[in-house]
Amino acid sequence: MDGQNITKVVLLSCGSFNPITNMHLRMFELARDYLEDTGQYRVVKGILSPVGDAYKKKGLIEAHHRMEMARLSTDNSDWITVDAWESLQPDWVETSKVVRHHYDEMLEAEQNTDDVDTVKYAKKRRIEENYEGSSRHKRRDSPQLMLLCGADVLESFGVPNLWKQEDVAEIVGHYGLVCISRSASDPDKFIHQSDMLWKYRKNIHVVREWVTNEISATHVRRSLRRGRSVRYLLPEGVVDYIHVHGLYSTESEQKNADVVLAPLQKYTGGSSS
Ligand SMILES: Nc1ncnc2c1ncn2[C@@H]1O[C@H](COP(=O)(O)OP(=O)(O)OP(=O)(O)O)[C@@H](O)[C@H]1O
Ligand SMILES: O=C(O)c1ccc[n+]([C@@H]2O[C@H](COP(=O)([O-])O)[C@@H](O)[C@H]2O)c1
Repeated sequence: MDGQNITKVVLLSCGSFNPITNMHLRMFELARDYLEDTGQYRVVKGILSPVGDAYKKKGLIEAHHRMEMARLSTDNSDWITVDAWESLQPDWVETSKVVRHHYDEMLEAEQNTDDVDTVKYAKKRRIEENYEGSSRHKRRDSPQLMLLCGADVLESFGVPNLWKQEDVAEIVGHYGLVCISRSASDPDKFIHQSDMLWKYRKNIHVVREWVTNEISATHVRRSLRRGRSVRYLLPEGVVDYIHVHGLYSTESEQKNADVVLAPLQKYTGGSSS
């Protein structure tokens, strides 16, 4: 295919990364292979964005430790980076806002040789754009930002009161989603059953992980609490970091046990359960 028709892509992965596992990194590789195999995309960057402490998920340890482990994991990568912005916010930030933040950063980086007014105009245009149509990413040479997630996150779009439907519409309608299959999930069926996801199905790339595995941060934390080895499930440096700092105990797993998850607080109006 003519190189000029290839769209550059930046992949953004948002999550707890509590702790980061080899699977979190593998997701980037799977997504890149899949997108580039289509002949339509060239993946130029991957961004890992650990959620802030205000997310209040049970067992979520301090953001600075999760950030450091993510950094250790990506030190040797020439395309995957870790971004601290989301982790440093005092309040929990909706994922649509995180995506917007990185989209704006990306535009600024792309246009850093242009004058400030051009950047302001680009931001204004994004806000004014109606993502219902095919108007997204108008500048032919500017990269497209896509959210990278596992099938559990895609399916969580359907959990009552968890995501605002307009946020989901913005993410899949305006930006795009790459979803990695996870055992016990059926992303294609889920998309088929959702009118909104079906509407934007061309922007949702479902990537099949044939080497099915059950690596999850929950399993890793459980093994650590029980003194079991987690070597080869996590990047090497992360295993050492966890041991040196004595992370993941029975006590840390009780953090936020009595607190409502931040996205649900908008419906309960408070942080107590
Ligand atoms: N084994 C896996 N297969 C596919 N996607 C995964 C896998 N593990 C994590 N992900 C995805 O990685 C992103 C970040 O996930 P997160 O930090 O919540 O990890 P997790 O293993 O799901 O954590 P936890 O077990 O604590 O819920 C999410 O989009 C999640 O769907
Ligand atoms: O934006 C939302 O409404 C929203 C609702 C629920 C979860 N999220 C995000 O989805 C990610 C889920 O991570 P986790 O570890 O709970 O699987 C995390 O980055 C959250 O901030 C986002």
